[in-house]
Formats: sequence, C-alpha cells, structure tokens
Amino acid sequence: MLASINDQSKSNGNLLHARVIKLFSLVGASITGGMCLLSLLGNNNTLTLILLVACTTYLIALFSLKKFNIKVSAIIIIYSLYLLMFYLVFSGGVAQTGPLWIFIVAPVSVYVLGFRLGLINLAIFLCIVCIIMFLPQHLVAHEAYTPEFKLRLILSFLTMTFLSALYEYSSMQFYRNVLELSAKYQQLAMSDPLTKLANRRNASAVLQQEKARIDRNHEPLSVLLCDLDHFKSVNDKYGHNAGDMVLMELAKVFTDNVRQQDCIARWGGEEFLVILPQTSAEQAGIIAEKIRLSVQNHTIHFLKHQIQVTISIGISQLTEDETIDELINNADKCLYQAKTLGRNRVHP
Ligand SMILES: Nc1nc2c(ncn2[C@@H]2O[C@H](COP(=O)(O)OP(=O)(O)OP(=O)(O)O)[C@@H](O)[C@H]2O)c(=O)[nH]1
Repeated sequence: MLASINDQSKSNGNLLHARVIKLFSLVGASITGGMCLLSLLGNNNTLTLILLVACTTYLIALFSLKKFNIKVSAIIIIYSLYLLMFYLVFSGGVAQTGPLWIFIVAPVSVYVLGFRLGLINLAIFLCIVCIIMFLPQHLVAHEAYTPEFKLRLILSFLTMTFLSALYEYSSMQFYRNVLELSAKYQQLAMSDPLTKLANRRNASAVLQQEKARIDRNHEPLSVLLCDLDHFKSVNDKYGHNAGDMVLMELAKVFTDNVRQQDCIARWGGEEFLVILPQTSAEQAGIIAEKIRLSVQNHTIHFLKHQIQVTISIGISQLTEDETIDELINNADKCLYQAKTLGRNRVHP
C-alpha cells in the first residue's frame, strides 16, 4: 500500500516532467518557426532551411511525447537544440547574434536530462562550441569572433550553467525531501505506533483489495481474529507498561508465524487480525494453532517478571457472496465461542 502511494508520487513527478517537455517542444517549435519566417524575409536561405528543420524536429518531439515516451522526446529536443546552437555559433546567425542563443541550453539540459547527465552533456557542448570558435580559419571558414567576445561568451555560459545546476540540485533535494516526508506520514497513518503492525484502517484497505482480487480469481481467503486472554489482569498485576511490552512481543510472535504475503494488523486494544490470502479455513486452522502454541510457549521478560499469556482465535473464510463486515462478524462470533469454551483455543 505504501509502495503504491510512493509510486503515485513518482508518476505525478513524471507527469509534470512530461508537461514541461511538451511546453519546451511547443515553445521551441514556435520560436524556430517565427525565426524561420524572419530569415526567409531576410533572404537567408541556409538559415531558413535549418530553422525549418529545427521547427519540424520540435513538432516531432511533441508528437512522439503523445505516441511514445518522455525519454524519446527529451533526446530529440536536447540534441536538435545542440545542433542548432552549433550551427548558430559556426555561422554567427544574423549580425553575429547567433551565439547569444546558447544560454538557453544550460537550463534546458539540466532540466530535461537531470543534474548529472545534464552537466556531462553541457561540458561536452561547451567543448564543441570552443572548438568551433577557435577553429583556425584556414582549416574551415566560419564566423570570426574577437578574443574578448569568445572569453566573455564562455564565462557567461559557465555562470549560466552553474546557476541552472544549482537550481536543479536544490529542486531535486526538495522533491526528495517531500517524497520522504510523505512516505513517513503515510507510514504513520497506516501503522500502529506501539506494535508497528498495520492498523485497522490499513487492514480494512487490504481486505477490500483482497476481496476485489478474489472476486476475479476465486481463490480462498481466511482471517484469524486473535484476542489476548485475561489481558486486563496482566495490566492490573504488572502495570500498563508491561501490558504494552506483551503486545509488542506478541506482534513479533505473529510475524514469525505467518508468510510474507499475509497481513497482521492490530485490530483493537488487545485484538489482532491476521489476513491470510489464498488460504482455506482448514489451512488457516493449522496456522492459528501454530500461532496459539507459539504464544503459549513464549515468555515475556519485563523488569524482573516473567509473563506468560495465551490467546483465543476465531477463524472465518470469505465466501463468494459475503461482505468484509460479515467475514469479520463471523470471525468475531468464533472468537466469542473460543472464549466461552475456556480460552486458549482456536474456533472452529
Ligand atoms: N497495556 C495496554 N493495555 C491495553 C491496550 N489496549 C487495551 N488494553 C487493555 O486490554 C484490556 C482488555 O480487557 P478485557 O476487554 O476485559 O479483556 P480481557 O481481560 O483480555 O479478558 P478476555 O478477553 O475476556 O479474556 C483492558 O484492560 C485494556 O485496558 C494497550 O494498548 N496497552
């Protein structure tokens, strides 16, 4: 149950990520589309063609977000953006303004690729930009920038990268803290503070889930309702702290005697509910007897006292047309029978 709540938080995060990537693609397509028209009017054919390709690529990224997944769109956005920037630095764009656009690469990279991968990609990106700018003209003819311009471009790009990484890192930490905190509060809301077992609310949710499951696969499900015998006298004789200790120890005994897939809950004060999926009443009887004997043979040490307790157990198996309330009521009736027949026993 807790895992599913955490999964839900993560899928909400993914949904937000998908929305932002969608926005990036839309903004990218609109800007490159607009710039494409401007360069067409300015008769710059090569730039027009490149911007048209970029605009189409962003539209493909937007489309692939609906058809495929976020990762494909993210890769398309980032690497097409890099290629466009390399071209703008190489050609100088319009009146040497091309390199100004490289500043958008830093925040987009760390957001889309994440902190680590984003930084690695930015380092490689900057190296390639430097190679383009410092490439000797006699090797490949490209836009020539003054040394001052190149130095300032690199320094301001590094500053932008640092700020973007810092922002991404702090929002990552914040997101992690929120996830941890929400898991902690969910844990508190679903478990019993004394025994750390599932609480009644949690057990009810598990029962509803199991009911929905067996309505489909028709597998048996049984419950054991266990109640401590004469627990009041334990409290009266040894004190309330000793009583608490008994409850905590019993929680361990229960846990040691059931399978991983079973759920043990503190149903009430000194009442425990064991939910046994894929278990018939007959099989549940064997488990109940095992638990009863383990409790009987277990000695609880509290200060200088050695406390021994017993439990009574009522068993009920869920039938096809039965509700969860009816299942628990039946188990309660069996438990009552076990108590009237002398306690320290399993019924039926
Ligand atoms: N120490 C402690 N005692 C609790 C807790 N919750 C319930 N109890 C006690 O459990 C006792 C239950 O008493 P009863 O309902 O009379 O039942 P019983 O003495 O176990 O007798 P039978 O069930 O008839 O065998 C009460 O004394 C409650 O105070 C708890 O969290 N800690």
